Amino acid sequence: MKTQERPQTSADAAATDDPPDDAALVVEGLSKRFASGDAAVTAVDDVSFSVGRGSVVGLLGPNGAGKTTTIKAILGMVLPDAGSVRIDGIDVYEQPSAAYANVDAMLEGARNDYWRLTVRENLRYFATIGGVDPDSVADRHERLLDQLDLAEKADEAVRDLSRGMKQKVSLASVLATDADVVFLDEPTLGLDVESSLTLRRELRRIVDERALTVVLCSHDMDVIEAVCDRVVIMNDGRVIADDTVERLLSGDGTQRFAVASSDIDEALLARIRDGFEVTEVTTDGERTRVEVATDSEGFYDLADQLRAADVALDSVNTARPDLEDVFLGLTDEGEGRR
Ligand SMILES: Nc1ncnc2c1ncn2[C@@H]1O[C@H](COP(=O)(O)OP(=O)(O)OP(=O)(O)O)[C@@H](O)[C@H]1O
Repeated sequence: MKTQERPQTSADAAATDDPPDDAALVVEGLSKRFASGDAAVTAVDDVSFSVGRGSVVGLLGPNGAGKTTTIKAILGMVLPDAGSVRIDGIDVYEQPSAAYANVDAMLEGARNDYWRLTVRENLRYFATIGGVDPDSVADRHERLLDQLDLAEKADEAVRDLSRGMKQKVSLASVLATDADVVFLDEPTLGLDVESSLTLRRELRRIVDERALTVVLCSHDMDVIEAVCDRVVIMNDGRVIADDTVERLLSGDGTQRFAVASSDIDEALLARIRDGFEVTEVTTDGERTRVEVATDSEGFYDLADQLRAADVALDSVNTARPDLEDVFLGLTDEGEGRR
C-alpha cells in the first residue's frame, strides 16, 4: 500500500468540465439500468464527474436519484452498462486490485465492524486487512479515538455501544487504514446533534491533515456544507449540478426576502404570488409574513407593489440561501413544499 504525501488541490480546479490532471477519481459516462421491459429503471444515466486529490466532494440527491448505485459502480460492487471509472489514473474494471489499493468505504451508514472485538481491536483489525502494520499506526488510532470521542470506550466491545457510538467506530475503522481515497455514505446517520457536530468538525480536520480524497453521500445538508469543497447533485440518475459549495450558495443573485405586516390580506397575497416566487407564508393571526426568492431588483419591485397597496411593513429581512434551499430549488424535492 502506498503512503506517499499528496499535494492539495484547489476545489475550484475540480469544478471544471475537464478532470484536473491530478484527479484522484474520474467517472465518465457511467450508466446503469436495472431489470428490463416495463420494470426497467435507469438508476444512473451518463454520469460524469471527477474529484481532485485532497478534496471532499458531496454527492447529493433525493431518494432514488442514483447516488448509491453510482458509488457501488465506482467501487465495483455493481457492474455498469456503460462508462469508465479511474482511481489514481487506474481503470477500476480493468485493474481492480491496483485501482482499489488505496481505497476504503463506509457504505449505508455502517461497515462490518466486529461486534465482539473492542473499539481499539477493530481499528487494529481493519488496519491489518488494509495492509498496514497496526503498531505503525498506533498513534493515529489513539488520535482517532480522541477526535471521535471514543477514547473512553476504546476497550469496550462494540456490541455494547449505542448505535451512534457504533457509527463512529465504523468511521474510525475506515480512517484507521492508510487509504487515501475514502467513500462515506451517510456517516452521520443515527448520530445525535452533538456527535454529528463532532464528526463534522473532526472529519474536516482529518481530511485536511491527511490530504484525503473523500466522496461523501449525505442527506444532512449541514454536514455537506461544513465538510465538502464541492457538491455533485444528482436527480433521476443524472448530474444536474456540479460546483463548489461557495458558488452554489452565491448562485444567481437570488436571495430570500421576508416582509411582515398586518396589512397583507388574501387578495394582496394572491397578487404577490402572481409576480414573485413565494417560498413561505406564515401568520400569527395578526401579522402575515411572506418570504420571496428574488434578486435585489425584484425586491424593489415588491416594495413598490406593497407601497402602492398602502401596506405598512413591520419588518423586512434578508436571508442568504443555504445549501438546502439550493438543493430544493434544483430538484423535485422542493415542489411539495411551495
Ligand atoms: N438492485 C436493484 N434492482 C432494481 N432497481 C434498483 C436496484 N438498486 C437500485 N435500484 C433503483 O435505482 C434507482 C436509484 O437507486 P439508488 O439506491 O442508487 O438511489 P439513491 O440516490 O442512493 O437513493 P437513496 O437516497 O434513497 O439511498 C431507484 O429507482 C432504485 O429503486
